[in-house]
Amino acid sequence: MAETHNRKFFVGGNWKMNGSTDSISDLVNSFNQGVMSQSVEVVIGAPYVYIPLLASTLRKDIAISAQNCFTKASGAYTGEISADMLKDVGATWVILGHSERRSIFKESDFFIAEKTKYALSVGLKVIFCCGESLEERESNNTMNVVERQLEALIATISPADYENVVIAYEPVWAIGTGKVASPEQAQEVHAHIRTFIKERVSSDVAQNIRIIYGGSVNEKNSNVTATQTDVDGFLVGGASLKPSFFEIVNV
Ligand SMILES: O=C(CO)COP(=O)(O)O
Repeated sequence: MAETHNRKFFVGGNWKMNGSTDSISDLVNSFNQGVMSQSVEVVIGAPYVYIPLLASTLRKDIAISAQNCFTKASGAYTGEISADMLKDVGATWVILGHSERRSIFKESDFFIAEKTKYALSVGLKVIFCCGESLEERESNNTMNVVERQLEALIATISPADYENVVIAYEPVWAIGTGKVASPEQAQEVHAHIRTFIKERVSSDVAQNIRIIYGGSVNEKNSNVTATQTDVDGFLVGGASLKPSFFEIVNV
């Protein structure tokens, strides 16, 4: 694929349910001193309760993301957090459809698509996650699974919405396992996703949307994967909780 594009490299950190006021303050201090290239967009996905701390202390050239949100602005939804509230406290992104939400909390493709639509409608940007389990890969169903997850999104949002969406391909077997997908495995699925978006949405959206890889990314294995044609960045879990996250940011 020799076509030109201007997809800015994107590195997201997903802290998941980790951190404390002390540990996050230390990490923010370290990130705030790090040298960061202007050619990369960096977003940190923090637990809800630490978003205000990040909003008041984290450098302004790193954006703040939540890791989930609900489909309504307010109301009798005990325990839920709305996209409106996230915006109110300083988040500009939200991670939706992470495999841990899909598997542990039984979130359906449809529910995730609805959340995405709502979050976009209030002006949040969305990191939309997809990816297959080991069993699905071993039964040659990787592309079918990813297509099914994306199909729900495509049926729910409009072509103009993709400007504010990043797709994260995160194979479940690579998340938190130390078994990173090979650069070729990542490229194969990313290229497939791009072609699928081209067929189902438009060439323009396909060419401009960023497709990032997540699953056991660290500062040692990110450089080769970063050079793959259809890999536009990373979503980093465990390795985003350390100062060395900046080595991935500057890969
Ligand atoms: O789930 C992930 C990012 O969303 C990846 O997690 P790890 O980088 O810890 O494997």
